[in-house]
Amino acid sequence: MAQLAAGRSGRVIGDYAVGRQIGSGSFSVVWEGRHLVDGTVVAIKEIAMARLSKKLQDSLMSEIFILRKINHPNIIRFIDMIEAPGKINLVLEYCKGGDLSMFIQRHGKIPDATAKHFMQQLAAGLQVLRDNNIIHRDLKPQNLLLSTDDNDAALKIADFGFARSLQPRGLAETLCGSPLYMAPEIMQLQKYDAKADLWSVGAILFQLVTGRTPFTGNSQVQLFQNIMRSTELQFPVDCRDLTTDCKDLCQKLLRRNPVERLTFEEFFHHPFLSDRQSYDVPRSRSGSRTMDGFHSSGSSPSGKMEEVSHDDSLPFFLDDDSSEPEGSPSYIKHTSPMKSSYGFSVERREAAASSPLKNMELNSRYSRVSHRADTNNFKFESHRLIDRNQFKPSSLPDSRSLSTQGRVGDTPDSIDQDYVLISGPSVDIPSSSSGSPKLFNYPFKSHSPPVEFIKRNVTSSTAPMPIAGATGRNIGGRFESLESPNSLPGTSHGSLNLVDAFEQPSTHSLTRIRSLQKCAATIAELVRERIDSGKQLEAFSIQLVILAIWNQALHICHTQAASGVEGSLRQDSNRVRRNISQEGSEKILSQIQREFVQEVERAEDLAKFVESGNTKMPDAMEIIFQAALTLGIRGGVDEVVMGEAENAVTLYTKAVRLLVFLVVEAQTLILNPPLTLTNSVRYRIRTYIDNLISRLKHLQSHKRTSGPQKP
Ligand SMILES: Nc1ncnc2c1ncn2[C@@H]1O[C@H](COP(=O)(O)OP(=O)(O)OP(=O)(O)O)[C@@H](O)[C@H]1O
Repeated sequence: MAQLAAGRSGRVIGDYAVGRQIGSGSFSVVWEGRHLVDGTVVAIKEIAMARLSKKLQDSLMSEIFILRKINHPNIIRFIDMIEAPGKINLVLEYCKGGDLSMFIQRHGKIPDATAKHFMQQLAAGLQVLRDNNIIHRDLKPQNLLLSTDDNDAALKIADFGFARSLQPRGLAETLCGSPLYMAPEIMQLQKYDAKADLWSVGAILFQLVTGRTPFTGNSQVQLFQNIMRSTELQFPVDCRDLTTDCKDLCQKLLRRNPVERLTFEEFFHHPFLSDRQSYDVPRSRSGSRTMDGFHSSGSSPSGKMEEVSHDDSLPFFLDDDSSEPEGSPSYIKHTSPMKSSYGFSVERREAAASSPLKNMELNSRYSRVSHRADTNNFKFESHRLIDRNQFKPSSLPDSRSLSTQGRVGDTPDSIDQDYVLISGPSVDIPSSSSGSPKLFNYPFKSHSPPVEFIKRNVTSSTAPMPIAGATGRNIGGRFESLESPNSLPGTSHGSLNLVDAFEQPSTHSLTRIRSLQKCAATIAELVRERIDSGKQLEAFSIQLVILAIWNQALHICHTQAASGVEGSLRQDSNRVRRNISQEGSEKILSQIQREFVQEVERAEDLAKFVESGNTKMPDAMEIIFQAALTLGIRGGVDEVVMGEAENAVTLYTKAVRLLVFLVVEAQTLILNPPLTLTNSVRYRIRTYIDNLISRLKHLQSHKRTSGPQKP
């Protein structure tokens, strides 16, 4: 606290001294703050407006609007909004227990009584939302904050970025939310109503008491299929001791058909939430559920509301770019409650990644450029087990054990340290216009500063800085600069504009779809190579990634078609009509559907090579990463040793595309388990990308200067 009083960073926002970073979301960094006069500790959610599209700004305004008008112990309390140039700071009640996903991670599956306690509070919060005609639409453990880290914690619903006001009897029609907690009617792009939130509640309760999400799948399609195919909600065998009421509530909340699902009233009055069942409430807690002055009673949650103002509706329409489906998968955080500022999950098992990638040694023929990549302590999660029984719930304990391997007892401080990624010190990447290539210009030469060095910079940083890459420039910008039509020989290099300035996928649907198509095409080459060399299992594993990519593309198409709002495919088409002639959204959709079906068929062919039972699957992400490194090396050889500039460009380009796929797209795909990258891993990949782009630029400028001069 002493640190906080002084304001660790020395920064002051409004009347608050800014302390340590608590967390971050896709578009925000959350800081601990302390009131300069009365010492009240708060959370300050700092949002850089420049990073928000118009729609996201609207969503933010909706969040502020909703929070402002509600004052309830189970809804995060809004204290103030402080504007600064280019930024908005939301001052919120501080929840020192973190979020519910952290709690689950720390405590594992929790006893019925504790789950009941949380559910009662969730019910109370939902009652308030209901009274205000608000659907949250993104209920998930990460959005449920806790006042303390114990079983008596007060739970507060937070993050109303996706929430929207319901018109009376209105139906929300847009896709949003986190797939693992997403109601099937939303996945199906059907009209949905507030009951969609109740599905999410069911999924959260199920996870609380079993440690697993109720349904899972290797992709969103599979997840959906698993939900649709299941005849009865299966509880894991080790959860036999769950009370009948608890199981009953899960079953009735997780009914596929929203009509059959419990109503809110039935939920609020379900026996599981009733305090009358003293048998499953531990003595120590019974009768002492006063949280912040609020006595939680499940039977009539709304009765405990302190104050709710009754503005009828939002002053604006929320459209749903904020619910960007492409972003949603990255919100899945089996393994970590923490996320980077850029929408990537930060998997806190960096140190556990004890299996370094193989040193990248060129064979003897190319010993001149032999090089060891700076990939120590870096390995994607290896050897995923593919469970052919798609209906089996995902196992949270597995994820937990991974996350605890190397960093048991991460304190908030240590999380903080690894969590922020700032522009590292300038990395010595040769300028593209510098003289002829030298061996030290080799793309995979490591220029990354040690992670420890980055951390030190983080702690001394006065403000979070965007991930701007090792060079302080962004990937997108550099791709853009390579975009000129006659940029590079022998490649479709003009299409390298894969990411936007913040390492997120493009927000333009069509651009995004094109980028996904290119990723799929490049990865498909790897599949073919694997098949040719008899590595069918590897091919199958990679093929599943391709399916996830196409699924994502379909998802974007469907979402855009469903929302029919600003940013639609048509509009995007208009924007890029010069480049993509007359392509209507229907045509794109049917093209993607065709591709998807073809890829499914390929996957089915390859699936024959998977033996029945649990087969140890090669890790597709690792394979892709390794392939990218190899391509980079081969490109280096071609450029430096063989003098084959055009080949080098082709190889570098593919390598870049694969790396960009990993750092930008892969984490947005619905994979099981989802891919998460630590900041340091991302940093390293970005450094590789920087280096490759530097080489590409060099070759580009070299070609321009040496090529035939146009009159
Ligand atoms: N009031 C708060 N008190 C304590 N911790 C908080 C508070 N608000 C947010 N956090 C922490 O910061 C994290 C990021 O919160 P934020 O609302 O910015 O993003 P998010 O909703 O989790 O992410 P996204 O916007 O990408 O869905 C939360 O998961 C939580 O752990």
